[in-house]
Amino acid sequence: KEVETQQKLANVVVLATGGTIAGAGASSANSATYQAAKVGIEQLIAGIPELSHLANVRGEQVMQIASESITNENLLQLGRRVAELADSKDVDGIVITHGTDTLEETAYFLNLVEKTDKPIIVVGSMRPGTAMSADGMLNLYNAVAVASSKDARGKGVLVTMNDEIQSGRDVSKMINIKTEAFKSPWGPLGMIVEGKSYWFRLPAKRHTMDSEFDIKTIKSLPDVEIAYSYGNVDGTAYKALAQSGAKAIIHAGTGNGSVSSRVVPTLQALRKDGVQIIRSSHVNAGGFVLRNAEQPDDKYDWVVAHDLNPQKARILTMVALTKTSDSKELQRMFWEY
Ligand SMILES: NC(=O)CC[C@H](N)C(=O)O
Repeated sequence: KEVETQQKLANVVVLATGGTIAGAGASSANSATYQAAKVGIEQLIAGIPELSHLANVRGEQVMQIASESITNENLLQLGRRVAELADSKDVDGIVITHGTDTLEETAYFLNLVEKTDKPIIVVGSMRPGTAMSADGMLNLYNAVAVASSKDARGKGVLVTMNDEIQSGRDVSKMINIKTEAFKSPWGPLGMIVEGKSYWFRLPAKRHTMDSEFDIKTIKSLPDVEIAYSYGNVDGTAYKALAQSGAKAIIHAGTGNGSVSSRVVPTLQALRKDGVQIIRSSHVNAGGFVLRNAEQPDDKYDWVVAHDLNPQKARILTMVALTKTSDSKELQRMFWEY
């Protein structure tokens, strides 16, 4: 009988990359002061015996780092491993444990480049496992629950934090000192209660199976950088980034991706030199940049990032530039993904 149930359970692989979900502090009162990326994946899985009721779970330590240190090479390495596992008949779902600082970037990257309808869930925690009311255990339990459910197929890369199922495209870390840290301006897709998923909406943008990008054909990612805007800003950072080889610069703009009159001539000149200019917004709860509002994008041949925040705009631009250097194509991709 036990063998029978074993066979009926989905096979889920947990790829561990580090972060607070693998963190450890000196005392249980340390919810914010601790070291990330300390605990191995075997120990994390062993700490949640209830996982074995959800799925046949095995772990792989892909890296052990804090996510602010993730490089493009790390992204490609992780993406390639996810693709290999997704191709395997023995794998039904994939979970990635990740630091929360750049979790939204990795989730969006995988959402663009993984050609599979198998569930891919990226998960982290806001408190280390050693802290009182640590959130990692339930977040990981929920991630495995979603990864092993048939309902989660074809919905793109998902993020399970704070009982919610979020779209990896939309979600962003909005606050760094609460367990209710991850939000999307457009709301969660669903909820998980006691290991069961309840769905309310679906992602509308192209992803995974429906994406024109494929990790298997991406050899490297181009240099795309971000420059932050504010009152009294000038063109120094933009020029320096271009000089150091940036193929595109994400303008992390104010409001509707607005550009200071002191910076406009710099961006016009950089575009003439071949650097792509992407106007995004660093507005806190979710920017939304409209084409030819605030700036004449058609005239300057600039691209707008739609609702993608600067760090997500950087991910799409890198992936897009592996296919095209045409600004019209770039703009199409920003509307579609
Ligand atoms: N809550 C976290 O995971 C943050 C820890 C660390 N800065 C990281 O992103 O990996």
